[in-house]
Amino acid sequence: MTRFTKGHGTENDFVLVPDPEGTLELTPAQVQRLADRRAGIGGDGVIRVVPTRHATEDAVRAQAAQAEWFMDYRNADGSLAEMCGNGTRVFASFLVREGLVHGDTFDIATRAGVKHVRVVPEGFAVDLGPWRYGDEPGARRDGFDIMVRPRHGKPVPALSLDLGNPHAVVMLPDGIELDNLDLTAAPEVQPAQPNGINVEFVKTIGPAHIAMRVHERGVGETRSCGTGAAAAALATRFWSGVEDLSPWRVDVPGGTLTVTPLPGNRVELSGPAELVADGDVGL
Ligand SMILES: N[C@@H](CCC[C@H](N)C(=O)O)C(=O)O
Repeated sequence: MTRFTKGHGTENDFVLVPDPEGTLELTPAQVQRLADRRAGIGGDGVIRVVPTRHATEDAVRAQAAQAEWFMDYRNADGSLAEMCGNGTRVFASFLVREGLVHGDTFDIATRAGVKHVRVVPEGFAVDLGPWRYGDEPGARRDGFDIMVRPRHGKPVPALSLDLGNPHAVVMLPDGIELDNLDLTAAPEVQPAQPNGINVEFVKTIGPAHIAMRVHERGVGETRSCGTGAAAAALATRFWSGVEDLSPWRVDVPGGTLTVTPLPGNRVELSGPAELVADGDVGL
């Protein structure tokens, strides 16, 4: 049997599996079983909690001097992802509870580089690090560089951003409401993205305040996506023409996140993290 902890951040939920010796080879089939909501524990993703020095990827092991623990993130379909914003907070909460980190600030290793975490009153704030527009330089002259067609919908222009993982953000036109979108299948994206992409649909609520739904690569619709919330806020800020450092409020079906642009093209995500159950599971 293998120990697990179930947790979530704004209802983006994960199965955490501690692997202090770095001996657990999680296969895609095992990840799918753990993430299965009927036959397994259930989650949008699975996170192996492993000392960074035991990571198999060289680029991750190179982070060991700065970050003792590696968030080895897998999507529910078993695929690897570079980053998970909500996952970093849940991972941080687990490290704190288990006494694996000390103090109010610490670093964690991810496939998208070291992320700096702060304990804050609402949970955790994570510097997601450098982000960039996902297009060729100059291609987003009109604010869009990619087309997205939701199931049963018309194609709409979107802006792609890289938050360590890939995102396409759509501002829904007047007359189309978030509640009316069918996200039971992946939206069609043009040009096609060979590695897949997370797609966020956004409505403006007020100044620096948006609501969003997301279809995640490797999962389907989720109730929140932290890197997606950051991408959505940064895209909306770009379209607004005022690229200052004010914090953005992002409402998702599972709660509310705060996204704060930082100097030097960095961005911070803050919000809650809950650990809800512990147990043993056969893999
Ligand atoms: N839910 C996450 C993102 C998880 C990875 C994503 N599905 C991908 O494949 O890039 C978040 O909170 O950022």
